[in-house]
Amino acid sequence: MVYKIVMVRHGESAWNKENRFCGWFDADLSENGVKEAHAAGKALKEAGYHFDVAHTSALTRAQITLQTILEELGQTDIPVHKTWRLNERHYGGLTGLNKTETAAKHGEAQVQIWRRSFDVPPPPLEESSEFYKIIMDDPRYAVEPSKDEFPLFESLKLTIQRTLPYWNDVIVPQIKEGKSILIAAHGNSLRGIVKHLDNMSEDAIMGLNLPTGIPFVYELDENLKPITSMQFLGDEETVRKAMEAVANQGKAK
Ligand SMILES: O=C(OP(=O)(O)O)[C@H](O)COP(=O)(O)O
Repeated sequence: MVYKIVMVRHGESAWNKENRFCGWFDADLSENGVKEAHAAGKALKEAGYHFDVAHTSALTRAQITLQTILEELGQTDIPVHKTWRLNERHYGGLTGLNKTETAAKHGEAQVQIWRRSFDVPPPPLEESSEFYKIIMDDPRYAVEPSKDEFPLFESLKLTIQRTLPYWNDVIVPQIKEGKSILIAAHGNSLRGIVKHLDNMSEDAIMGLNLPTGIPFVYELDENLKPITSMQFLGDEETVRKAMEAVANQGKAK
């Protein structure tokens, strides 16, 4: 038995475009991001994909990307599950800051640690931040996460700790039922799932930068070990350049 699962990072957001750390801030898709979402849907349609169920985060940029893809596929009627556990990593006190300006101020090496280290978290989101109330009092989190679980910052390690229970308890049983699944989420929540599936080392995951709006496919064996990993639905050169552009977002100029 070979299982297939498709994942996609949302299309470019307004804050991706402005090169700002976004995390749990609910940025919209940019105009280009909407185009990317349509292109992702078209690519999946051309490749003959049909989905039984979809999962996305609590954040608009991932939800709109998913909706747009499903519209292109003519599949807006499938069940869509939204969960904070697929949210982007919480960027804490870096939320809203421009990455280039932050690199100029703190150095590229520090920004690389904040962006890509496995277990060094960003500084916490302070109560004095203009984003504190916007995020903490957002009605989409009225039921969950609980007060104890609500993060003020997250490393990749902490992100994986709250994403994997959803993968294991909700998504894995659906995969095993033979359901065809699409996940629309975020750069770092998806890096967490990829690290888990490919059993990547902490060093190896540091080098992975996921492009916006390009779906990728995993084929898994009956033990959910990858037979093929991260097959992008896009030509190799385009994907390589898009990944490089994400990596370069942390440069000082
Ligand atoms: O919110 C973010 O990710 P997202 O655009 O995938 O939701 C981050 O700002 C991504 O930044 P990073 O690539 O520096 O980790």
